[in-house]
Amino acid sequence: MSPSFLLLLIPIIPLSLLAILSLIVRPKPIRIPIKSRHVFITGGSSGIGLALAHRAASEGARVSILARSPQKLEEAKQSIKLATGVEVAIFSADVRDYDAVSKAVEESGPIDVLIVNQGVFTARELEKHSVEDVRFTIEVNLVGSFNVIKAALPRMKGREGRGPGSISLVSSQAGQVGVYGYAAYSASKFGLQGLAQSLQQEVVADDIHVTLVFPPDTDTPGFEEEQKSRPEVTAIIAASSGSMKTEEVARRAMNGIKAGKFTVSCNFEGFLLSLATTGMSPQRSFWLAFLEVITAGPIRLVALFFQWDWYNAIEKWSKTKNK
Ligand SMILES: NC(=O)C1=CN([C@@H]2O[C@H](COP(=O)(O)OP(=O)(O)OC[C@H]3O[C@@H](n4cnc5c(N)ncnc54)[C@H](OP(=O)(O)O)[C@@H]3O)[C@@H](O)[C@H]2O)C=CC1
Ligand SMILES: CCCCCCCCCCCCCCCC(=O)[C@@H](N)CO
Repeated sequence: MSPSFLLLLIPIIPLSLLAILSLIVRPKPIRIPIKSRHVFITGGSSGIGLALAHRAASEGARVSILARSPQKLEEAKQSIKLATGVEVAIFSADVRDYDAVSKAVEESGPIDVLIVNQGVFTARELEKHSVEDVRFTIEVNLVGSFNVIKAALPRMKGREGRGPGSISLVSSQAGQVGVYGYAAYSASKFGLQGLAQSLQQEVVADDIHVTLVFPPDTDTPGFEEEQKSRPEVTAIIAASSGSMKTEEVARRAMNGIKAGKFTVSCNFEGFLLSLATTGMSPQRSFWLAFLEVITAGPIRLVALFFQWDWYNAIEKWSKTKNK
C-alpha cells in the first residue's frame, strides 16, 4: 500500500465514529415548541424563574408561575404584563406541600412544558449548618421537585395530540461537582441528576423530554442574599466559573429546553464541566457524543488541574484563618 493511500485512511476513523454515533445516540433528537403551549414555572416570581417566565410570555406561550409569597407573585405578574402584555396565572403554594402543589397544577390546566426551578441556598460549612436548614434545603430543592413532577405528570401524559412535552429542572454547577460550603445544596442538586435520568427513561414513550440546566453564579435576588454569608473560599472556588446575568442564563436555558437537550450548560466553563461529568447521561446529539468520546481522557486531566487549584486555595485560606 502506498503512503498516500494510508493517509486517506486517517479521516476514516473519526468519520466512522461519527456515523456510528449518529445511529446510536438516544433518546432521538427532538424540538420542543414554546409558542401557544402552556409553560408552568415553579419559583417563577424571582430571579432565573422570573426571567424564564418573561421569555416564555414573549415567545407566545400561556404561562403559569408558582411560588410561596403572593406579593412577589403579584409583582411578577405586573412586570410581565407591562413588558409583554401577557397575563400570567399565579399560584401561591409551597413545593413541600404536595396537596397544595397538586391543587395549583390541577387549576392551571394541562401543562406542556414544566420548568422546576424553585430553590433555596445557604452556603455554610456542614459543621455550622443546622440540621433544620440542611433538611429545608433538601426538602425544597429535591423533595419539592418530586412533588411538582408527581403532581403534573398524570395530566402531562394525557396530553394526546398536543405535541412533545418537556420536564426541565434547574440544577446548578454545584449539582455537577461538590463545592466547599455546599454539602447540603450540592446533595440536593446531585439528587436531581438521578431523578432526571430515571424519569427520562420512564416518560420517553409518552413523548416527554427531560432537561437539566446547570447555571453558574447568577445575579438574582437569591444570590444577593446568599453572598452576605457565603464563606470566602466558596466564593473563590465558584469564581472558577465566573458569574452570569439572569437574562442570559434564562436565554441559554430556554434554548436548551427548545433543543430538547438533556444537559444544558450556560457558559464555557460550564460546558467543560458538563463534558467532564457526563458519565452515563443520555445524549441526543451525535456531535456532542463525538466530542465526549474524544475528550474523555484530556478533560479528566483538566478536571484534576481544577481540583489542584481548589485544594491549594483551601489550604492557603485555612492557614490564614487559623492564625
Ligand atoms: N442564583 C444563582 O447563583 C444560581 C441559582 N441556581 C438555581 O436556580 C434556581 C433559581 O434560583 P434564583 O433565581 O437565584 O433564586 P431566587 O431566590 O431569586 O428565586 C427563588 C424562587 O423560588 C421560589 N421558592 C423558594 N422556595 C420555595 C418553596 N418552598 N415553594 C415554592 N417556591 C419557592 C421563590 O419564591 P418564594 O420565596 O416566594 O417562595 C422564588 O420565586 C434555584 O433552583 C437555584 O438553586 C443555580 C445556580 C446558580
Ligand atoms: C473540566 C473541569 C472544568 C471545571 C470548571 C468549572 C468550575 C465549577 C465551579 C463550581 C461553581 C458552583 C457555583 C454554584 C452556584 C450556585 O448554585 C449558587 N450561587 C447558589 O445558587
